[in-house]
Amino acid sequence: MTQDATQGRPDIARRGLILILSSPSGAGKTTLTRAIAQDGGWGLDLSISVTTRARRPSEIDGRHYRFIDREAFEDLRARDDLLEWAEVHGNFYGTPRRPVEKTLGQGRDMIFDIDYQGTRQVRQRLQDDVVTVFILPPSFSELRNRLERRAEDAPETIERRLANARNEMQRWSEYDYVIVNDDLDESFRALQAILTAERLKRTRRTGLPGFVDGLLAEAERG
Ligand SMILES: Nc1nc2c(ncn2[C@@H]2O[C@H](COP(=O)(O)OP(=O)(O)O)[C@@H](O)[C@H]2O)c(=O)[nH]1
Ligand SMILES: Nc1ncnc2c1ncn2[C@@H]1O[C@H](COP(=O)(O)OP(=O)(O)O)[C@@H](O)[C@H]1O
Repeated sequence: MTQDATQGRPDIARRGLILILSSPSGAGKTTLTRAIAQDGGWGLDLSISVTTRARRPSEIDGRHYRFIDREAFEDLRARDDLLEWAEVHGNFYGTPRRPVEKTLGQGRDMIFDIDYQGTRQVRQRLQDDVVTVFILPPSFSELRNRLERRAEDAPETIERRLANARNEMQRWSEYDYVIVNDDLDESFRALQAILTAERLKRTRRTGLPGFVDGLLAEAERG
């Protein structure tokens, strides 16, 4: 059970949750995911995916992804070591199962940056413990600008991602929340608000009945 840190009240336990961010390439999900995971005050563990994609110049193996070859990916899949997996933009991506089980077992929360196919699989398995957020760009031209400004991918890779964006953007309605990522600070505040509200949900707060019993007992004593 997680201690409830959202209200400054340390004594009401609740179930851990998984916060999933998805978006078309370039809309800003990695930026937002890392911003909230790196802010230790939010107590979110970041899931590090495995991928067969080539490492980008700015990426560090084991920190952004674990970069593996196709054979190693197939091995993980065969051993059922992946909570979910999908093929995206011609590469394979998956979420290692064990870190997720460990984090949730400790009653902590976790954040995933995965696509809509993976989101469906996680939701099917973990249901009400999953909160999903879709990130949209303010315009398609800005999406292209961001991918070009990021300057980490070859022109043909950018074109492929923009072509796939049309399909991905249509998945918005499968998500609990949608953030149009225009101003980054505003989007970050929206994400924080979502997490705060979700942590306060009555149904997650398994310590509430006991807490209210205590209040009633105190009231009884006068
Ligand atoms: N299903 C699934 N999708 C993932 C996973 N890790 C990353 N992705 C998605 O794969 C897509 C491509 O990610 P990436 O290669 O980092 O490119 P980017 O979206 O341009 O930053 C994005 O939609 C990610 O959310 C994973 O473990 N599982
Ligand atoms: N609100 C924003 N305004 C301007 N640039 C942004 C914003 N959010 C993200 N970016 C930039 O856009 C690029 C793509 O963001 P990134 O987080 O890598 O997207 P994704 O993970 O969805 O592919 C990065 O260079 C990032 O710094």
